[in-house]
Amino acid sequence: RLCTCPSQLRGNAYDYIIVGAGTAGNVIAARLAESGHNDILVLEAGVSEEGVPASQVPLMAPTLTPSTLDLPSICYNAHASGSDTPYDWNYTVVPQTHLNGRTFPVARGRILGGSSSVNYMVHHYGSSEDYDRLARITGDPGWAWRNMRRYIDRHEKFVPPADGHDATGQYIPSLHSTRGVLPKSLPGFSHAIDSKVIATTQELSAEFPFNPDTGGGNVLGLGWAQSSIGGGTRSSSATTYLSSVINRRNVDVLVNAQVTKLVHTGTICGKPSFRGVQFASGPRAPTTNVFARKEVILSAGSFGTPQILQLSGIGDRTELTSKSITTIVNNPSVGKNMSDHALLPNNYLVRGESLDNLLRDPVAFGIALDQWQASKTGPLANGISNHLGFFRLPNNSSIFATTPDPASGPTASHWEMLVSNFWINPSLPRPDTGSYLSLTVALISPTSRGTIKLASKDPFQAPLIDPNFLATDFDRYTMRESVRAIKRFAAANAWSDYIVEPVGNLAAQTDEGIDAYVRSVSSTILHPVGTASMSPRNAAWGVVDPELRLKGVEGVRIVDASVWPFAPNAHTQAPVYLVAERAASIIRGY
Ligand SMILES: Cc1cc2nc3c(=O)[nH]c(=O)nc-3n(C[C@H](O)[C@H](O)[C@H](O)COP(=O)(O)OP(=O)(O)OC[C@H]3O[C@@H](n4cnc5c(N)ncnc54)[C@H](O)[C@@H]3O)c2cc1C
Repeated sequence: RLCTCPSQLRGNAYDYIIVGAGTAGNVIAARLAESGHNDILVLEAGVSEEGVPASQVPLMAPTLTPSTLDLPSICYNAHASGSDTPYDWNYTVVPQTHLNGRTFPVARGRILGGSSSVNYMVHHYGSSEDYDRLARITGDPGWAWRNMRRYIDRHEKFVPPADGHDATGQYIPSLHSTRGVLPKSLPGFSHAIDSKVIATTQELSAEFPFNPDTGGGNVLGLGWAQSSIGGGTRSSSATTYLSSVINRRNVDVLVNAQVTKLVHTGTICGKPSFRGVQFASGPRAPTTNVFARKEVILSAGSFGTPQILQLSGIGDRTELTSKSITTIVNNPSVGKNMSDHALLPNNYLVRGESLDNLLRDPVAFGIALDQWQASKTGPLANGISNHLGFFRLPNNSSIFATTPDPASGPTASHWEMLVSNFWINPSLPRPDTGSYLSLTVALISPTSRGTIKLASKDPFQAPLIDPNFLATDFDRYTMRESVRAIKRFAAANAWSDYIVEPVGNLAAQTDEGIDAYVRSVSSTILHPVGTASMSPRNAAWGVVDPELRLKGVEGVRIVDASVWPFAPNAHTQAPVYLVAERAASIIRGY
């Protein structure tokens, strides 16, 4: 049942309490509920996604979070374009030392489905070597690709693209599943630039080879994007996993319930037990305690999970003491080791038709929205990029003389490029005129590490989020070389009649000029991980063991992006889904 007020709950004790109805939390809820034997409570700080059209219409996604990707005013009702939104936590990063001290929004969904309800729907699993590396790091072969592949079968349901085009050659069906829970598809709207992208992979095949499926474990090269879109509509963990169980009698889902801390319920086998959860609907609202007969599962995401741990007295003693919080478990790893894919937007002025005019013009946008409503087709039924690719620095790059290769393996990547037929630049609003091509870069194997710390002991005060972007020579080098690489891509003959000129300081040529450009426009592609990292059972570092049990504590597991100890070669939702599927299997014992 969907509950909107604590008095609607069936009681104050459940078998499992899941904190956060997000990407991972809803997988756990659905898998634990489907046996029918477990009594489940899901607590979500945000609102229901029902009646939020922008969470369904793929190209309206930017309106759900603070974003400079302005859409016409008809897309906004509850908030103004570019400002805080009711579906987001509206966090900002602390001033970034290596990005000219800039600060910028770092979106996180605050809605049923969590970030899967507000994200841009790219759905790729990463490199097989990410999973093998996870197995090596944790000492648990169960995280290796050969084992994790089976969860793709349970998770995804590959469906035809929204426009029904023949997708032969655009993916490798044998790497995918049509039997899982979450509908996903190839792009459902073709752009005039699609043929130029493919032509570039032929013309510059040594540097930008065509990859027939970057979403099946083998990432290198450029291919067609896969998205969590089915029938032209977003597939979130709420519309798939959660909706399959929300009407069951053994499931309560409470919205507007922000967990303020875990409740220390005693000692079991010499360890502090935290089988209780405290929540409230707001800073001045009364708190309620609920208790788990079996386990509490924290799925509040890479920011929410470490914040809740720290508020509960689980974290770095020195930091907790400075916030007047009594330490119950001293674990300095909580909130550390954060890594994120830095984003570098690169825009070109082009001649010809892009989506920019549609995104500026309320009349044209209204017609597209009518089309989406009538048939779930058209430009709004599609994600932000029809093509993306993952690339390595050359093996003889000078940086490898001083920095060991941080990629997950020799077939994993250092950076990613997304090709979009319109202006994408979180640091600069779209110009009022002109058509644009965006070649957006993401730093895939960063070596910088950041932190999540409490600003105060007030659970309603945002944590201090410091991704510490581009703090290392390797990260700065890779960004610089990615700029040179995308310029080679854009210089292909395939674009000669199309691209007019690079926008702004993308034109820079020297190391110093490119570095200054990178510092001035880079931000985040919103893939933070690692703040409650998985580590071997007896390791002195890390927050959860390979079965995702909170170290030093009884009765709590963590299942969300925070447990990934490093950023995978993917936009992070699909890797989070796979971790959650395996976590559910571990908890259920099969
Ligand atoms: C705007 C945006 C675009 C993105 N684009 C993509 C993309 O295209 N492809 C991709 O793969 N990834 C993308 N990502 C990243 C991806 O969506 C996330 O990595 C992934 O969804 C994280 O899953 P999670 O389960 O860890 O957290 P979430 O899905 O964020 O879930 C956490 C949930 O916990 C709730 N919560 C937090 N704190 C509390 C509390 N104290 N009490 C109760 N509830 C709480 C939150 O409200 C949320 O519902 C994007 C993210 C954003 C924000």
